[in-house]
Amino acid sequence: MSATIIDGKAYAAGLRGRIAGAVADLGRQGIRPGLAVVLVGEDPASQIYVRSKARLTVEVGMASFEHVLPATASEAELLALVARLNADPTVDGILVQLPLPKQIDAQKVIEAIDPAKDVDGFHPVNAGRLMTGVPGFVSCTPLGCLLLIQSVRRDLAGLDAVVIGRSNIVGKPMAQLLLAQSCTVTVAHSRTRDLPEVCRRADILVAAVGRPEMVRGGWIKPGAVVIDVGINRVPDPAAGEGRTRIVGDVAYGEAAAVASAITPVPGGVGPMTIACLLRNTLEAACRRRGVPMPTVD
Ligand SMILES: Nc1nc(=O)c2c([nH]1)NC[C@@H]1CN(c3ccc(C(=O)N[C@@H](CCC(=O)O)C(=O)O)cc3)C=[N+]21
Repeated sequence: MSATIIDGKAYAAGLRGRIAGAVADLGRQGIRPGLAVVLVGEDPASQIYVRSKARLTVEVGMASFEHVLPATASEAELLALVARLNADPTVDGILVQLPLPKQIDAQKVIEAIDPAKDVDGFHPVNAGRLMTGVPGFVSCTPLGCLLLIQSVRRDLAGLDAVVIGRSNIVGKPMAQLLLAQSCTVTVAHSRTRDLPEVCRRADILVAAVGRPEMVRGGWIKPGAVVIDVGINRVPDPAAGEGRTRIVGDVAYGEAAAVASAITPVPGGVGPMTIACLLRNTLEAACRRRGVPMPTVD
């Protein structure tokens, strides 16, 4: 079998196009959704993400507000900025780029964001809403993964899903989303016994561990849908001394020979994360103004 490649880049472009249409409609009612992104410090990878978020935010017609604080900023300074953004009526969504410098307690900052503007879905109120089946904001990466899974398998009821990784940002919300789709969900992690055997039961396998090409072809159930959340930079001697390339958590070639569908890295889950951030910002703008959320998924 040779797997269908799930083109996250194309799906994300389509989703952003539908969001842009919805934003244009809101514009005719005098509404312009706004997203504020806060970056603390100068981590080059974070700068790249923040810049591409800002570019795509403007591209769909939303207002983009960028706030950069020095790496030495105090927790109090960041909390003061979050309080200002909470109170700013032109700001519908707030994203504080993680990770944060050591002197800042990230959990405290997350909990300071108004849950109505928490388009990352990281606030405990939104995590709790997801767990209890109440509408709220869902973390962008798992939401993007679910849309990609549903692009190849509409009905997930009764399927065995295995999520590798138990982070609050990806693994745990991913498990909740799959459970809400009536999958039988296993959350595996670094202490799981016989991970390959657990994975071989999965009709849906989501890898979010951050270990380059850890999931091998022999771990995949024939016909499974494989979603690779990992973005790992590894040396690429073939491209020359000191060069790097990006690989996922899944040994792509091996897995593609066994799976029915698989996401590539790059071009899979990554672009969906940003598209879902814009989707959540649109939803935040609609909710805050009492306007119905248009269908964009
Ligand atoms: N509060 C917060 N929210 C986040 O959502 C958040 C964050 N902090 N901190 C950093 C991570 C990382 N992240 C990515 C988004 C898009 C791509 C993406 O579009 N990647 C492309 C390009 C990959 C490349 O070439 O570097 C791809 O996979 O095809 C990747 C990673 C969001 N994050």
